[in-house]
Amino acid sequence: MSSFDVVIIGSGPGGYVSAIRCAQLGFKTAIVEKYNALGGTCLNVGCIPSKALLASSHHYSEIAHFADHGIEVSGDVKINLEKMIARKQAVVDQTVGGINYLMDKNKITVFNGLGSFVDATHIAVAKADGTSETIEAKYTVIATGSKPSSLPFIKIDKERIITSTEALALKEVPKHLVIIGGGVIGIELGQVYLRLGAQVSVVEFMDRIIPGMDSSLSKELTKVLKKQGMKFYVSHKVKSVERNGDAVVVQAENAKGETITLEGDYSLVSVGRRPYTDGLNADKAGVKISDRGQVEVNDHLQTNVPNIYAIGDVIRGAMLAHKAEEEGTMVAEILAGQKPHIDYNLIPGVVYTWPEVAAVGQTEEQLKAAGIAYKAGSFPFKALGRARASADLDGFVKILADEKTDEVLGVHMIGARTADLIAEAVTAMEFKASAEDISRMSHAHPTFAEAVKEAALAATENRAIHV
Ligand SMILES: NC(=O)c1ccc[n+]([C@@H]2O[C@H](COP(=O)([O-])OP(=O)(O)OC[C@H]3O[C@@H](n4cnc5c(N)ncnc54)[C@H](O)[C@@H]3O)[C@@H](O)[C@H]2O)c1
Repeated sequence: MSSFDVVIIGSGPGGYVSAIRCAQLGFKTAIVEKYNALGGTCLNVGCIPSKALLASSHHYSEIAHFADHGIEVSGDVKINLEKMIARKQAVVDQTVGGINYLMDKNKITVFNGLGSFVDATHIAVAKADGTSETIEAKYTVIATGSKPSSLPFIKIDKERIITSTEALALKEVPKHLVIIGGGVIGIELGQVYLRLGAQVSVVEFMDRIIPGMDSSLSKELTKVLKKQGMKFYVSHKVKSVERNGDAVVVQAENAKGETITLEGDYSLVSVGRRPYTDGLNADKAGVKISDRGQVEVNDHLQTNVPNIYAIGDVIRGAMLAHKAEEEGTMVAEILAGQKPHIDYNLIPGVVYTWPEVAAVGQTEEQLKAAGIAYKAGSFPFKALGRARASADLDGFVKILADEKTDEVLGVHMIGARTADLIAEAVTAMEFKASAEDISRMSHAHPTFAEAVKEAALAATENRAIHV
């Protein structure tokens, strides 16, 4: 029987990063992956393919603005969806290939097959050819991720009533895509198909889309997407989703108890994801799973069984690849006797629409609820020379700082390239910067990053320069 210091179950961004860090620290490491391809949801059916389609559809939507730039296109510009999806797959395959290379380079043994606990130190790997192999693990890291969840009355047929996985490989552009859930997935994939020509309707239970983010971001994103033609039904609870031939009929109820009916040809169910532990046999190792299906861990990411740890979507907290990566690294370093730490308040959140939406730290709603006195400074991109030159005028940067100490407590931005700009805010907050600190740092001109400096100036003494 092969025996390892650390066995990681699941090869998503949490699992593979943890494996590499374990190997770097000198552990004999193995990774078990149920699918043939490494990389988990993020690389195969999540972050990477959705960004590939967002990029392709963004290029297509930009053509409408070519004339403004003095670019004349003669003849029809058409979409070849099959080719677009094939390019997306090529991006995925190349990225997954990169993980195979990293496993080899770090001498990590890869087992392809479903991993399930035999007991607290043994894992059986059931392979596709029907054989099974049991391996021994001094420590195990559960990194089995999550799967799309649904509503009890919806039957996902994967043809017309679909999840994000199917939405990444459609054979045609929907005529009318009805999206259930205006969270990150619904809005990102909604924009892809909106740009490609679909009518897109979003039904959201809460009173605004991306409800977990600062409400100013929801408001601005709603405004921009409405301008692009997306339709919103907020404060609507979906009651039924039925397939009728090639049509899908969605019924939802508003706060007054009135029912609306939307008929589309596809419906995307994006109401969240659930932790995935099917087939893991966690009970055989004695690992506790909560009522919500999460593997329970302490502050050191350790389960109730001392030699078994868990990270990423399968435990509490945001279901984000970069959060899982931090946890993967943290577990490896804990096992090596180090004392790593994660500040969960500083895990940024990003929506990869265009304009992009990005945030870190506390929202205004959270600060108000906690009774923390704060000041806010905002700066609109339309006042920036660079944004004007690029014709990317939507959005703003908002900085929230402590009323007394000026420490930055939250940064919320929507606009071009904010997915990358948020890194400056994370760095500043990690070093406990004040708004004035940011406002006194030189930001290259002309860049989108100047909006961060200007928002910091606005938060400091309401002394933004360009508004
Ligand atoms: N860019 C990114 O970082 C990114 C991209 C995709 C997915 N993800 C992650 O994947 C996970 C799943 O994404 P998601 O968009 O499915 O979940 P989500 O939690 O972001 O959004 C789900 C939405 O569905 C709504 N909803 C729930 N029940 C409803 C009902 N009956 N009727 C109408 N609306 C209803 C919720 O209010 C919520 O707004 C999230 O944790 C997300 O963070 C992240």
